[in-house]
Amino acid sequence: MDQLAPADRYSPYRIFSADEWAQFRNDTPLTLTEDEVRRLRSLNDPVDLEEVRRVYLSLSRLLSAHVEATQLLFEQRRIFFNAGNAVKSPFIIGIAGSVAVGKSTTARVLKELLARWPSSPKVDLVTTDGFLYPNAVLRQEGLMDRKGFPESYDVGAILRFLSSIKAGLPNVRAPLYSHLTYDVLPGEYVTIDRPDILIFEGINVLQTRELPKDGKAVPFVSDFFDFSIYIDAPEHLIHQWYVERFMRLRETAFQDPKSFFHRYSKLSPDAAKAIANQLWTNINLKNLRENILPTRPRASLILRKGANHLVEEVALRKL
Ligand SMILES: Nc1ncnc2c1ncn2[C@@H]1O[C@H](COP(=O)(O)OP(=O)(O)O)[C@@H](O)[C@H]1O
Ligand SMILES: CC(C)(COP(=O)(O)O)[C@@H](O)C(=O)NCCC(=O)O
Repeated sequence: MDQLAPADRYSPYRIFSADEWAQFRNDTPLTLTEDEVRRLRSLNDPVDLEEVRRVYLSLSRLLSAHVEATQLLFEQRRIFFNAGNAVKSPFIIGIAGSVAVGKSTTARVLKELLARWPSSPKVDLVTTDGFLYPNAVLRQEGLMDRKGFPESYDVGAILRFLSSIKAGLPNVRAPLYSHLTYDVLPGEYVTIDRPDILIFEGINVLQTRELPKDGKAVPFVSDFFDFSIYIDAPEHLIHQWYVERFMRLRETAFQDPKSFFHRYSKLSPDAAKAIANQLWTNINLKNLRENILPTRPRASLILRKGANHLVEEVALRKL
């Protein structure tokens, strides 16, 4: 697996070891408890209070500086345009990375930490899985084995959602997904009402696509981001985490007869492991190589994880 960008003066990134990075937290207080971290982390993600202290305090401090600078710029523009009471626009953070790399945990920990900064008391989190086409549509289009690939998302709906958020509109709805039924939840939404920060998390959020030949201007999803984070790890580790999580889900969530994967809870451990390896290799690894990893150099910041899911390196795009 390749390394992050080389730490030479031509690299667009400054690269820090996790210990160097930890120093930048300064005197940021640790406001989460071990219990809260346990509640926020996903299945099979061992993130603990020490990891929050080492990695996420500095990150929340940096992000809060970006939020404050953007708010200041917004105010200066308001004065520049003599705009009276201009509608405030939320600061949007995109979080990208492979299936099973730990995006959800990072997103939830950051949501809690950022909400403790005075400049951003209201932080909301939306995941892109709600924008997947329903299974009925994916089946019809022969895309059930392409779930998570670019063509399995309603990108138009994502762009409409993000442009409404950026316009500062109240009560913007985002659709919801259930991992239990492995499908979008018909008619169920989360309502986002003018947060200070929106975290938008999903495997494909940094994706680009071919420019249209007909001159029609369509933005990329990432055009709406003020900051973006790519969670990275060597391929063989993500594979291992995916299979470990699948084996734990087999003993928990898959036991529920309503679970789409319920049949796998009845298989022998070896047979279940073979299924997990197939899902990884045929869907998620392909998607990682073809569509997710190529977006890594677009991120403002890369968190590179190693063994035990711990962040080992942080790469920050130079200004
Ligand atoms: N089949 C499943 N059943 C229940 N929960 C799942 C299933 N697959 C993934 N999850 C949960 O969904 C969330 C998102 O998982 P994923 O898309 O792999 O991203 P990541 O691991 O990077 O957060 C995680 O909290 C994970 O534990
Ligand atoms: C739902 C997902 C595509 C992730 O979606 P995201 O929230 O990143 O948009 C992924 O968790 C998934 O279900 N992949 C399909 C293959 C599998 O079952 O692992």
